[in-house]
Amino acid sequence: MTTLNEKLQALKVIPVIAIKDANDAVPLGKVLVENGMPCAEITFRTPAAAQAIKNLREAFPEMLIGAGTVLTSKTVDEAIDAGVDFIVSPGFNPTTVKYCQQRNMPIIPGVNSPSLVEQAMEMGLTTLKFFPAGPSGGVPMLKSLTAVYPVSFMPTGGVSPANINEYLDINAVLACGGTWMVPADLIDNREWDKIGQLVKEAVAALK
Ligand SMILES: O=C(O)C(=O)C[C@H](O)[C@H](O)COP(=O)(O)O
Repeated sequence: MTTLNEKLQALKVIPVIAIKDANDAVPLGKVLVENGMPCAEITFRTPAAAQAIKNLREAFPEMLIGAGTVLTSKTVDEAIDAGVDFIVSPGFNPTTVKYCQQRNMPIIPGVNSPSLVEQAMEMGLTTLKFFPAGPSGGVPMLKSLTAVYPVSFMPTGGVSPANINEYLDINAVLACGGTWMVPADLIDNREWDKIGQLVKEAVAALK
C-alpha cells in the first residue's frame, strides 16, 4: 500500500483551497485531476469546507484529500466524517494532534522553530508542515531544521513557482502547499479554464 508520505512525495505540490460554495468543489476537482494535480487541501476557513470535501470524495474516490486549518477536535470529526485522507493545521496544538492519533487519522501540524519540531517529535510525529514557510525564513531556515531533525516537511506559505524547486530540492521535503494555482477570486468567479492553466503551469514548472 502506498503511504501518505509516498503519495505526497509523488504529487510534489498540494493546492490549498478555500471554497465558499460546495457546489464548486467538483468542477474545481475536475480541473485539478485533469491537469495533473489529483489532490487538494480544503481549508476549514469557510463553512462550505465539509460539504466540499464530501462532494470531492464522492466524485473523485482516488483523489488525495486533506483538511486544512483544522484547529479543534470537533473539526477533526467533521473532516473525518467528510472523508479526508489527512489533516493539516497551521500550528502545533497537542490536543488536536492527540485527538487525531486517537482516531488514527494522520495529522501534519505546522511548526516553524526547533522547539516546536522537538515537541512534535515527542508526540511521535515524523511529518510536519513548515508554516508560514516564507516569513519563517524560507529555504535557509528549513535547511537548518532538516540538518538537525529526522523529520519530513511540507512547506506552505509563500511557496511560488519561483521557489518551489528550491524547497523540493531539500531531501526532507515531501511536497509543498500553495494557493497560487487556485486563487480565491478565480474560484469565486468559476474561472475553471484559467485555474486549469495555472495548475498545468505549476505541474510543468516542477523539476
Ligand atoms: O490555513 C492553513 O492551514 C494554511 O495552510 C494557510 C495557507 O493557505 C497558506 O498560507 C497558503 O499560503 P500561500 O500559498 O502563500 O497563499
